[in-house]
Amino acid sequence: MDLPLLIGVTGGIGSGKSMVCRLFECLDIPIYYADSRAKWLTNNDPEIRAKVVALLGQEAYDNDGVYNTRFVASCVFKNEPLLKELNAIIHPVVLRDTKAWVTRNAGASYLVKEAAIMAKAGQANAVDAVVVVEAPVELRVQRILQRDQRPEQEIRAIIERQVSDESRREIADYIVNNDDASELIPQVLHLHELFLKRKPSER
Ligand SMILES: CC(C)(COP(=O)(O)OP(=O)(O)OC[C@H]1O[C@@H](n2cnc3c(N)ncnc32)[C@H](O)[C@@H]1O)[C@@H](O)C(=O)NCCC(=O)NCCS
Ligand SMILES: Nc1ncnc2c1ncn2[C@@H]1O[C@H](COP(=O)(O)OP(=O)(O)OP(=O)(O)O)[C@@H](O)[C@H]1O
Repeated sequence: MDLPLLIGVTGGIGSGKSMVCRLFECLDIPIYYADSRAKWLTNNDPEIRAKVVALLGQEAYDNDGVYNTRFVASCVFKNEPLLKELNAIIHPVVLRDTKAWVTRNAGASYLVKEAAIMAKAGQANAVDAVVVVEAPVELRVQRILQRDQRPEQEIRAIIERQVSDESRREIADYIVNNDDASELIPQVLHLHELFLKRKPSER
């Protein structure tokens, strides 16, 4: 059976990838929000829980057993090797979960996966095409300061640890410009038209 096309949407912190995905959602496209799903899995998958505790200690979960994202963020966003190890625990589970989600949504005209980290289209069981959302760093910092309780220093540390805009552009099949001067909705509508015309996935 042909599976629907799977489009990846990625971008740095505060670039507006969730905003872009909300627009696809308005067009009735199902979205897999990998970062929040990863957190749900980290709370609910016993194998991940055991490995995360082994990597980061008991503090990775609070007294009620809930994933302590504040603590984990403070550990991994200033320590790249540790972030890589955390990713290596969580990613295979997220990939399996994505596949199951794609199968459950096999009737959709196409599907979108939003994730902070993404492989090039066609690689590592990845997506069929990658949309990179871009915005200038200072605008991203201002947007996150308005959205989150996160200290500015931590936002900048996250930006430092994430892949650079240049490397993201290398994996981009499409770029959405989300700076103050560009309109987002026409860009998403244009992509929607293109994706509706593409053939189903050959994964
Ligand atoms: C580190 C954690 C606890 C931080 O949670 P918190 O709620 O404080 O922040 P949030 O999830 O909103 O992330 C903050 C920013 O960092 C980005 N980000 C999240 N995980 C990663 C990562 N592994 N690598 C690079 N950037 C990341 C997010 O997209 C966002 O831009 C959490 O993000 C996590 O568990 N990440 C690892 C899971 C993962 O690999 N997610 C990526 C997609 S599968
Ligand atoms: N074009 C825009 N105009 C005004 N505000 C915007 C625009 N795009 C995004 N924002 C706001 O900026 C903030 C960051 O956007 P969004 O949450 O979509 O980014 P993100 O890339 O998903 O971030 P994260 O990586 O942290 O999940 C949000 O509060 C959002 O409402």
